[in-house]
Amino acid sequence: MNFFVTGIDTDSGKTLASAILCEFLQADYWKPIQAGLPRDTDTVESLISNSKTFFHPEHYLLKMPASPHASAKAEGKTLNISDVKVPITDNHLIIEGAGGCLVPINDQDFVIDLAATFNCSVILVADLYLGSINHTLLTANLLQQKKLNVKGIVFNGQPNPESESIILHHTKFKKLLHILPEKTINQHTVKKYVGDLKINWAD
Ligand SMILES: Nc1ncnc2c1ncn2[C@@H]1O[C@H](COP(=O)(O)OP(=O)(O)OP(=O)(O)O)[C@@H](O)[C@H]1O
Ligand SMILES: C[C@H](N)[C@H](N)CCCCCC(=O)O
Ligand SMILES: [Mg+2]
Repeated sequence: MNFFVTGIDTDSGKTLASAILCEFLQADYWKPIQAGLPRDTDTVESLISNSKTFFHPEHYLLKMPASPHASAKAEGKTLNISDVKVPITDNHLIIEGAGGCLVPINDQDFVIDLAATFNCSVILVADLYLGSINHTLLTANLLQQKKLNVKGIVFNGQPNPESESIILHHTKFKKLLHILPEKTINQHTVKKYVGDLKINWAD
């Protein structure tokens, strides 16, 4: 099964959540469009400890840490969504987006279009800053409008029960995990969350 990890914004915790998902499912990992270094693929590789996960190379690897459409322009390229082919694997595949859902790939397409193209179930990562209720509900509306199947939501950051409960009330998303603010992020941190994810994962 293919899962598309999106977030309510850039830096929401998608890469960390992806590492936890890969470790839990022993899934393969793929970041089709990387804009800026370090590569999220290297980060996930450093955070997991199972030996089954395979790391598929990015289709587009762009240097500038910016919106992919702009990073591409800076390198004199135009990204073409129909050129991006999902890797062939028998394993589960965790696909990580770039930034939030409506981050442009070019003048027509957005990051979230990859989720439908690759027939994915979506996992939404929502960090809990002031303003995140609005960003999360806007993202949820978009996912619903696009008729994407949503596996569930991962909260990240300082717990905020009022934010979480109103988000769950309106979206009806399943809460898969809450990642707390961590002083250090390493393989041990990732393993710690696998148990929590296991409890909530089953349908
Ligand atoms: N719960 C947490 N505790 C401590 N640090 C965190 C936590 N979640 C994320 N971070 C840190 O915040 C930064 C952004 O997180 P991350 O790279 O996972 O975001 P992202 O959504 O993948 O961003 P991008 O859009 O660039 O792919 C990283 O340095 C990460 O280690
Ligand atoms: C550079 C960053 N870490 C991501 N790779 C790309 C984020 C693009 C965000 C664009 C935007 O929403 O304004
Ligand atoms: Mg990332």
